[in-house]
Amino acid sequence: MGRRAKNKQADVKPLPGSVPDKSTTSRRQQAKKKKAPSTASDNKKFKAQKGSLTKKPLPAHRRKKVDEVDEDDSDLDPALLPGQLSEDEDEEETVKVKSMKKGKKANLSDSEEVEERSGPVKSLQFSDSEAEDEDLNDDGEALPLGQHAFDLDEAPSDEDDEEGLGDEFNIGSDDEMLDDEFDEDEDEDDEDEEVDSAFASDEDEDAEMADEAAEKEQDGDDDDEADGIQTNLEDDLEETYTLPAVDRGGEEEEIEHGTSLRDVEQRMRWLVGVCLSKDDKMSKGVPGKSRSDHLLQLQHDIATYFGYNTFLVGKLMKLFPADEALAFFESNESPRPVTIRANTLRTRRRDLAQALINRGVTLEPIGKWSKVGLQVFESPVPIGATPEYLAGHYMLQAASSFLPVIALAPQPNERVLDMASAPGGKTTYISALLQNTGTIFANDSNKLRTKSLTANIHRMGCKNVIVCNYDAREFPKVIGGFDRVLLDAPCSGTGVISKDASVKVNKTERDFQLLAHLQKQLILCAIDSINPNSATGGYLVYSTCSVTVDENESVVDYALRKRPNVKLVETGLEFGVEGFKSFEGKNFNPSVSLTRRFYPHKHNMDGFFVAKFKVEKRKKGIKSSTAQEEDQDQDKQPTKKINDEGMVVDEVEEGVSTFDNAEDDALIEESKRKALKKKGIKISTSKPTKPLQTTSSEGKSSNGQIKVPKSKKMTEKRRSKA
Ligand SMILES: C[S@@+](CC[C@H](N)C(=O)[O-])C[C@H]1O[C@@H](n2cnc3c(N)ncnc32)[C@H](O)[C@@H]1O
Repeated sequence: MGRRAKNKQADVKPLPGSVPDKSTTSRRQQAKKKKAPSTASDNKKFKAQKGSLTKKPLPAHRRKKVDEVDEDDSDLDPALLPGQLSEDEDEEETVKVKSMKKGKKANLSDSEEVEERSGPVKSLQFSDSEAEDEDLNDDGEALPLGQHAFDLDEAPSDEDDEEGLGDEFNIGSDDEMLDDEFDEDEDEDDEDEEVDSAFASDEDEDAEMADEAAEKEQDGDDDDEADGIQTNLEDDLEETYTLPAVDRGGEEEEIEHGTSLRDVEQRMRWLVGVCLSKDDKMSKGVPGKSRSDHLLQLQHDIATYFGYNTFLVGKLMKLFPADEALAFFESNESPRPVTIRANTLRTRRRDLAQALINRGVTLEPIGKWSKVGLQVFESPVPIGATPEYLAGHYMLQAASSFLPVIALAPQPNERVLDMASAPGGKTTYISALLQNTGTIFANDSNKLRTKSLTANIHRMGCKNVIVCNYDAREFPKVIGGFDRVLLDAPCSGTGVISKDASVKVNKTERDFQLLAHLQKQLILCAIDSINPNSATGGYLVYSTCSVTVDENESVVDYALRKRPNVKLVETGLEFGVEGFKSFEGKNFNPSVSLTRRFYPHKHNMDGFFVAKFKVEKRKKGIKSSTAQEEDQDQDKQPTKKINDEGMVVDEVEEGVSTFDNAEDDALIEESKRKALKKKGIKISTSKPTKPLQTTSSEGKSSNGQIKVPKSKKMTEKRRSKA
């Protein structure tokens, strides 16, 4: 076996249930035999898969049905035969879908998919090695992540110079340390020769290089490119791993483009193996360095390789073992499947499917867990602009976004509050489940976003929705007594990085603190908006498209502590992993395990969190320990006050920017005066304005003088001139 195969880290070990079922595989294989589509043409056909594909792919994810990757999926739809919708008993769907084009993209082999990608993938040439990884293990498993050819027991200290490194890692000749690991591989050398010449086995490589040199001599061929290849090979052979981020006290490593990024990728995979090893002595790692040193380097390498800030990587890495963390970050590099929801207020899924198929769209049901979802594989037409779309027959909606509504399970004639609802994917789904009965209050604090919400409500034919535009923390003062409330909370979006890569770099610790604070305020308002006496409901669903514990379990646990009249109940969702019962030394209410987490690398859908509460009557006169706790809680809700416009607002927190009402008044007056002046109306300004008289401590300088903001000084000058 070639050196590349020996030395590389095996691909991340497939998670339980992540291996596509045999039927799918065999169909793919059959199809592959029939047709090997060209990359270029497939690229065109695969327009439905939006987003950039610039990094190392997880090819299997892209064609897997959403939710397919996780756990025991035995109860889910078997993948459909081409051209057939699954039998959906409830809807009696029996239509055979004439999916003429189906399978063209779906039948792409993994390596073909890899070829589609550009950027680092190509330059780093991982595609071959990826495919090869899968062949390595006869049991059909990827090699253990810890497996690597470099024995760092004898690795030199960081101070060692390059020569030293070269000596220590001269694995090209008598390399005892490699023997154990690779003896059995020798027979396979032939097979792997063509895999990646840069990583060919020692002997092969030497022989190849010798041949090459001889050829060159003969031909007098000293072309630059060949020289380059030879040099790179040597670099690779002499390469060892150090932990630069650790040695620099956690500072960022400056990475040059090209080979450095490849090095980072190699080290990253090696570090995953080291970090996973149970050996406390870290014998596979860099001598003298601890597990946390290796983890720190891994954090930096992931940040560098995938383009995150190290803070966020650190935060997200804590959620997973090292191999799963890498799988999570990798899955954020490829788009999730395109999914749509049939609007049962206007059509049936099978009719919609047929209509779209007639337009050349390739699709299939999303999975057994949804009766209204379709996964779109290819579409020759923009899926957001078909006549069916414009007629409101479907919503372009991420699979994960179905989940909170399924958990909410609204019943006909109920009153439902959707606290943060724009642009209305979930509102319109609730409306459909209510069959246009009952009433939904669809609220969003962002006025602009309520426009798209309203548009969607109209397009989808929802007649039971009232759109409102409040800060949801004003509920239940605005209106309460709901049978069910959905709080799809504003969040950091760490579950949807594949859609919004800006999250990789624009989130700080402060953002997470502020978001969690808002979410905690919102969840209490949501609970208080529910009618505990509801005959049919009394439920709250809390969801986010984030995977951080701060925004999920911590918020849920907080709500349980603050409101002893609520308890968590089963979400009713068929898949997803349990929420964390404890995290970083903090123990949550054990019932938090009833919440569900969804991950891109496990469920092939956006990262998501869903919790369902049952709200019961408050017991009178009990000052429970929970309430006492509340008094001491750092997360204390800010007290509310009514502002000048009669709106309920928070009392300002210390340290958070404050407003001086008197100053405000002056500015408002000034702008009113300007507005009137524009209309040709002059008003007297002889009356001194309030701010200049302010006694606010903020308005005073250290020597007690009143500080007048520049703009006000100008205003005063103008006034005195007048
Ligand atoms: C995750 S999005 C909601 C998506 C929506 N549920 C859907 O399925 O289409 C969060 C929404 O919360 C809104 N929002 C943020 N802060 C809010 C607040 N204090 N009160 C109400 N809505 C808020 C944002 O404008 C945003 O539209």
